[in-house]
Amino acid sequence: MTELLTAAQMRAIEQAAIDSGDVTGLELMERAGRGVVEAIFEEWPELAKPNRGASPSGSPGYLGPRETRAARRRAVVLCGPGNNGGDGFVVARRLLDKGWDVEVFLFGDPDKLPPDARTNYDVWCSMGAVKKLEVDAVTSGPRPTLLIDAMFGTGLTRAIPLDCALAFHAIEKRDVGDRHPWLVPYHRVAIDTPSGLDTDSGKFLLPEFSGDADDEEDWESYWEWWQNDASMRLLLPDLTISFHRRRLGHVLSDVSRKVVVCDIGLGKEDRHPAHLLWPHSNDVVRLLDFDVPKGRSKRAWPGNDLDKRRGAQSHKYTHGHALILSGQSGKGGAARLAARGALRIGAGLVTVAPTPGALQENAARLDAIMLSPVGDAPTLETVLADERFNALCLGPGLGQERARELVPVALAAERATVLDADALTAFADNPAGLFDMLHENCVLTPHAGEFARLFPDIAEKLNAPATQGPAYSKVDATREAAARAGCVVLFKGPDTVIAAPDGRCSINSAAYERSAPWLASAGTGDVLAGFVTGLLARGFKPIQAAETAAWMHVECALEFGPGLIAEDLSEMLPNVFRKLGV
Ligand SMILES: NC(=O)C1=CN([C@@H]2O[C@H](COP(=O)(O)OP(=O)(O)OC[C@H]3O[C@@H](n4cnc5c(N)ncnc54)[C@H](O)[C@@H]3O)[C@@H](O)[C@H]2O)[C@@H](O)CC1
Ligand SMILES: Nc1ncnc2c1ncn2[C@@H]1O[C@H](COP(=O)(O)OP(=O)(O)O)[C@@H](O)[C@H]1O
Ligand SMILES: [K+]
Repeated sequence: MTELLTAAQMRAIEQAAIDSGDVTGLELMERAGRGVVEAIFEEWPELAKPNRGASPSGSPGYLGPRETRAARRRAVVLCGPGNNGGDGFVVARRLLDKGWDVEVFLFGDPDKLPPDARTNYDVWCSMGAVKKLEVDAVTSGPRPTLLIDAMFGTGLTRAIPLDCALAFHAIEKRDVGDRHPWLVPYHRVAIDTPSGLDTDSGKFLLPEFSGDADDEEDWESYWEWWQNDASMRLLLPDLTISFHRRRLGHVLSDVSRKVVVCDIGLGKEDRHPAHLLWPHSNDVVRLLDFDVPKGRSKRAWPGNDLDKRRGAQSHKYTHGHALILSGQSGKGGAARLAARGALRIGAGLVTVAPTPGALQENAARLDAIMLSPVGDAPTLETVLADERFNALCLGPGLGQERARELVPVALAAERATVLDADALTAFADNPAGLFDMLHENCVLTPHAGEFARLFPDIAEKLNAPATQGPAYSKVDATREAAARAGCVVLFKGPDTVIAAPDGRCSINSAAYERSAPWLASAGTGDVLAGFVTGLLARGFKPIQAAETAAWMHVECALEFGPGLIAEDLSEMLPNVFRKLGV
């Protein structure tokens, strides 16, 4: 797992390195600029070849006039008023040194640049021109090979100024209208972060609404202008090149096609005094990015624990018995999906508990999974007298009325318990009543809709337009929800956030190289609830069960690929286990 950083943590790490005397800010900026150019050439090796000129006579090794536009490498670097702009000047210089044509635009007053950025500005000025960032200037001339966004990085705390937004918009319009896109390779690169994005939350920072709040038309035109038109807010990059470690915002948004991190020699930050800023390991947000182990070198990859079931003396009851509550006849699919997930992920036994009327239907569909009818709360109490049921799952296909009846009994039994779907929605009118019953061995697995039903005030904060950084993020929201509920909350989505009441938090990202949009398909959440339940049955702690299940869920989706339906997920587990060496 990798630690993700906030902007403040990153600044503290840099400052600590500078204060220690090991490195200067200027040297860090040079390393950053060098790293950006290296990362660009690594991503597009063809750009590393030297620029060739045109030969009207068509001599070998030169280009014919018609090819010139395609092969002459030209970069446009947009520099902002801070150190991100400073990185831009370094990149411009290094590309020029490699024979590129480079055009540099600056937003802001050169006299107000911070010292290191100013130094690199001065060096660049001895080599080339700096133009003022204006709409007409920035879009004049042909589309470049590389457009480098060095406008704002971790220092952005409010929405980008209108002039920048207009320039971004004009570039977007120019690019969309380009008549020869096939002739010219064109890549957009963001340094550190796409400018306009808050690096702590992954949200766009929008300008504050300055109109009349009661005038609906006024509000709507503001909203349409900023919210609906992404090109008014940032230049969507093909590649974002960041430094040292990924930031939260890189994972909580996927506006860039790819994010790479380049090492600028800051070493391990836990050796820096800056680490004192977040002394509790629970302050850190981790990215669930376990490697499929080659040398099994990464600590805490899930296989370490998935391996545990291998004990030669073990039998099915040592792997736990999961009970999946189900609903009425005709509504059993979701619980069966969860049950199969629980069994495949390694629970020793799994029992589905439908209404008595739904017994036959389920019997016709289940083999390895057992059945035990539960008509009402007293029956559930009797069933749970069997202490071997050590993990419960309520929600998928349960029905809200039945959920309101059975959830209190299930929670009173104090087993490890997953609440999903109907078991969450059933308490929309009285979330506090649910929170009073929850215990520390519970895991709630809401999607955004269910989350808003249980935590309406938190969802409102999360969904409000962000005008200032650091903006309230999905990480903040999930942590607050877990603290309020007193148990683990797994907030689903392409960026699934998992938090415990003590602040421990991780993100399971299904973006970039782990992108699996085909997971957005009916029933996949039920399978996830089953995975968590199965791992709880195996004795995983709630946070560990939630993290491992979320990670395995995406691995299964990637293993299958497009075309996946919920039924396929659990069937991929054997392949994923095999790859993990379990
Ligand atoms: N500090 C260091 O040692 C290093 C910093 N690096 C770069 O420096 C960046 C951070 O630099 P900074 O902290 O200077 O911040 P940025 O360059 O991200 O931008 C902040 C600047 O823009 C201004 N600003 C912020 N929001 C604005 C808005 N809405 N409208 C107008 N102006 C606004 C701020 O007053 C400040 O001058 C990183 O993202 C990274 O690219 C790298 O060079 C690595 C080393
Ligand atoms: N675009 C996406 N990329 C990756 N995973 C996604 C995406 N959208 C949804 N998911 C995942 O798919 C699952 C959907 O669960 P849920 O919304 O409860 O659906 P259902 O109730 O139909 O099972 C969750 O695990 C969620 O994290
Ligand atoms: K940037």
